[in-house]
Order: sequence, then C-alpha cells, then structure tokens
Amino acid sequence: MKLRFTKMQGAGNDFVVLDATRKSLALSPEQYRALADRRFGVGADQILIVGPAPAPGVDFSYRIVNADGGEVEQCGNGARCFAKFVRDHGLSDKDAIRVQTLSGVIEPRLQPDGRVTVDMGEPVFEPARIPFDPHGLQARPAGGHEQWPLELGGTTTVMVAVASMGNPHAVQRVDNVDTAPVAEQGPLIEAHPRFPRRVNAGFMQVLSRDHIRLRVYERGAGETLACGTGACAAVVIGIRQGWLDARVDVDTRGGRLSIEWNGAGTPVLMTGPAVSVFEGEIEV
Ligand SMILES: N[C@@H](CCC[C@H](N)C(=O)O)C(=O)O
Repeated sequence: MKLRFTKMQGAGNDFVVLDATRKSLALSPEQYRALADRRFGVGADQILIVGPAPAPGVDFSYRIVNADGGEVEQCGNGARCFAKFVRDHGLSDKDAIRVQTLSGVIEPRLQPDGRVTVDMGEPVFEPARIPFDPHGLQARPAGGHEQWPLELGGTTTVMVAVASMGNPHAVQRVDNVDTAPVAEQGPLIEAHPRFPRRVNAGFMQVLSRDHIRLRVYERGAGETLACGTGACAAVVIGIRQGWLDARVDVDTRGGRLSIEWNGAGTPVLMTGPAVSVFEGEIEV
C-alpha cells in the first residue's frame, strides 16, 4: 500500500503525519516501526494519525504512535504539528482547534507569529493515575511535591518526582544536562517496574526561576531533541517544588518551548514551533 505523508518537526522532535480524515487507516506496529526507521523508512520519533471528529464539540481526533510501534496517550510537540498540518492541508480554517487524544481533549491555537500554543489540560499527580507504584517507598518532601527514590540496576538510587500530562513522566533535577547520564539512566527509568506502563524520563537543570534546560529520554523513542509533555511535566513539578515561577522558558536540544501554569485547577499552556519539512509517498 502507498501512503502519503508529511514530515514535520517541533523543536526537533520529529513526526510522520498521516491524514486519515477521509479514509480510515489501520497500520500494524511493524508498519509504524518501518515508517519511523531512520535508515529504511522516513524516520521519526512518533507517527501522528489525524482522524475525523469523533463527537460533537470536537474538530478532529489525533492518534500518537511511538517509534517502537506502541500507541500512547499524549504528545505536546505533536499537538502543535497537528494544528499546523490541518491548517496547511485545508482541513480547518480555525485558529483554535479542539482535538480528541487518547487522554482527553486538548486545544492547540495558531499564533500570528507562526508558533502554536496548546492548552494541554491539567496535570495529574496522584501516583495511581500516572501510573506509579510508590508502595513501600519513603517519599522525600520537596515543597508541595514529593520526590521518590528509584533504585536503578541495583547500584544507583535517583530521586524523581512524577506527574502525568496524559502520559507518564519521572523528572529528576540535575546540575548540568550536558553531563547528565541520560543514555545510561534513561532506559532503566523508562522500564522501571514501579511504572507499569513505562515512563518518560526527564533531566532538568534549573538556571533561574523562569528558565530551565531539559533533556528527556522518551518512552518508546529514546532521547529526543525535545519533549513537549516532558517540558510541561518538568515545569509543573519545578513550580510545586518551589523552584520555578508560573512562566518558564525551557531550552531543549532542539529549541525553546515556553510553558505557563498558574497552579491547581488550571491547565498547562505550552507554546513552541511547528514546522513542515517535506511531503512524500512511501510503500508500507
Ligand atoms: N514527544 C512527545 C511525547 C511522545 C509520547 C511519549 N514518548 C510517551 O510514550 O508518552 C511530546 O512532545 O510530548
């Protein structure tokens, strides 16, 4: 089968975007993996599948598949690319687009400067809803947000704070992201038995109350140049721990994301770039 696709990126987190608004599309995990393969396919951290509105009050649905072929709940950089995709392809003329994801409805809004702001919804902190199993662990209070000891490989213990932005995140504070052991610890945290659905592992360096640097080892994709939900999770955790103010610039290896959160009961707003790289057709 021949598939038309658009290659996109948001702060260097890259996507193959597929249009399933007129014709449904059901690929196997192997076919998604083949598309994401950087040598034998198009290459991407995630595949995004744009579908028709599933219910009144929503404009589209949008599914997210990691490079490993597994479908997941949420993707922040993908949400911005989704919004640009539907506008560029004439599928919507709205500036604010409501889209159903596996973890709920989010609302990207195209800005006059070409960036996209996404209402990512409220963060979730209850361990069972992340999901995270803290049973038998001793929490360390850090402001209004606990840190948990995670033993890695029987030799190292790291302190992580956990949150869900629709998808699970474990974030640790490091002195310098350039020297943080992302490649060594990332896979161990991702697959840690305390996270029954695995987890995205964030490494956050606080530069000031409104500026952090962040690297994320993503579940199902490895380290990416940026992770939008990871940036949201790191900032809300940093705010609850008393390190950060409500508006924070997050420098990733692929570019800057701006995150705003005004506390409990309010949604997280994420602003950043969305870029189309090329279009093509591939046999799957
Ligand atoms: N790159 C994304 C997150 C994609 C999903 C993630 N790997 C997961 O498995 O939860 C983002 O920008 O948020």
